[in-house]
Amino acid sequence: MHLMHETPAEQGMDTGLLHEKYNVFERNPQASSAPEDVRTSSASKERSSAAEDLRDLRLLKILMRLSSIRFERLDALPTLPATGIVYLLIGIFPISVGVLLSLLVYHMSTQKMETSQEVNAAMKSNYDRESELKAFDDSKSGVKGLVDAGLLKIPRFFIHDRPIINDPNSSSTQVDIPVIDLKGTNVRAEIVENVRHASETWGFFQIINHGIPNRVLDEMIDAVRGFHEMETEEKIKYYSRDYQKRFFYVSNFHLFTGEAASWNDSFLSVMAPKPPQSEELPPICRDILIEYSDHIMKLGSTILELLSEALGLKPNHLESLGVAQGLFVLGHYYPPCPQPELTLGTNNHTDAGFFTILLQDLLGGLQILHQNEWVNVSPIPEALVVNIADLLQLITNDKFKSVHHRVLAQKGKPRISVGSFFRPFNEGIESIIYRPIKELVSEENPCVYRDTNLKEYVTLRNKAVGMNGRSALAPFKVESMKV
Ligand SMILES: O=C(O)CCC(=O)C(=O)O
Ligand SMILES: [Fe+2]
Repeated sequence: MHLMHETPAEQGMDTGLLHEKYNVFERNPQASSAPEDVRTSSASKERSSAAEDLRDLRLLKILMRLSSIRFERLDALPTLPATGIVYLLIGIFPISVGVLLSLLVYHMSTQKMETSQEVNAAMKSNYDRESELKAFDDSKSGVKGLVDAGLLKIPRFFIHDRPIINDPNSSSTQVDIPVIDLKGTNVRAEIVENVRHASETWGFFQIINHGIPNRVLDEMIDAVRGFHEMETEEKIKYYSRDYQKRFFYVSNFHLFTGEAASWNDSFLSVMAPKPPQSEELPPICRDILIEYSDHIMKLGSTILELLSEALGLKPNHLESLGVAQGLFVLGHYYPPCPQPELTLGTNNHTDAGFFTILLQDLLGGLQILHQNEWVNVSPIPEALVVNIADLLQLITNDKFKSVHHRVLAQKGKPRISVGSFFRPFNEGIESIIYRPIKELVSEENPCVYRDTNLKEYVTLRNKAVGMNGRSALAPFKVESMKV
């Protein structure tokens, strides 16, 4: 997603406004927690159910806090007194709370906020966004925690101020991004030509016959699902906003930046240049994460050779610039969303590094902005998606394009994807200077970008915010120095 994401800080997601009607207090029958078979003995069942109660209580408190803020906006409700009574009753008559809240929820759900004008008006109204964000972050349970608690209306900070066409089948164009067969009968020159065309015009392509065994792809997807669906008490140990860590899980790297949040949780694992010790990784995904990353590093080298040749350079040119020395992996989990038309799974962004290899399950939802239209990246079994990221656009002097993309939120099942991002995450980010490759600069193609290093790039990118259609590369343009 985006780290796109400079520091995961980069994953910059956005969000916005709340609706009256999200609520909660009815358990969502589809809500998933850890698989039943994880809990075997009756003792562990009791522990689990006590833990679940605690978790539910914590979530309930958070959700009530979110709701109580909402009550203040409801014209027809006795607002602050209602909230006060609710809190009073929590201490004394939990059952009454349930009844009272049910009545309030029923009343709220009869309130209609149909038009986008009303939605926009609600967005502008005052509400304590900071408190809502903090309550959500403190829960460490992510978006999945909200869904597990049975949330029926999404919190305001997830709501976007622009309408979102959310049906992946309704993308305005039926074109597909290029699919490149890395083996088959294709001669190398043909593959290189396809890579050149895709990188120059689409910034995205899918590859088949890439050599990573299906078993590895399937196990990787399962491990990401396994991590996000493990017992909350286990999972929250990894929740962190300390982006110096080599493995952590978080919801929305840019939660507090002021833009609308996105409907997903992610883990991040730094895999190169220094691979993690096995014990640094959670047992549920450790072995496959290491095996998968080994494959991805090798595939990355193959892709870099093709990209180098597609630029008319020697096959090892890009690799010799250190383009594949850093790798981190994001394991994304997009829980089903009760109001997918109001938010996004991943906000519109470009990726920050050199290039990304993405493994997605078969649910779909990834879209790229091509000639001003959102185009679906339709899942192809066993394929991987490759996209050019910002730094590769910079060093190719705009020959290859880093393209905006997003993921739709969806009802139904959780979506899983695994992004492998080629760029150093923390280590060595000050030492290497990036600038357009001199062989790609000429009188007809003057140098578009000034020199930068990764640290400066990440810092400026964070300020410029390469999301929502804006270019993260603008501050590095030679042009911008003249202004
Ligand atoms: O989940 C996806 O399909 C894409 C995520 C993405 O764009 C990213 O992590 O940068
Ligand atoms: Fe991305």
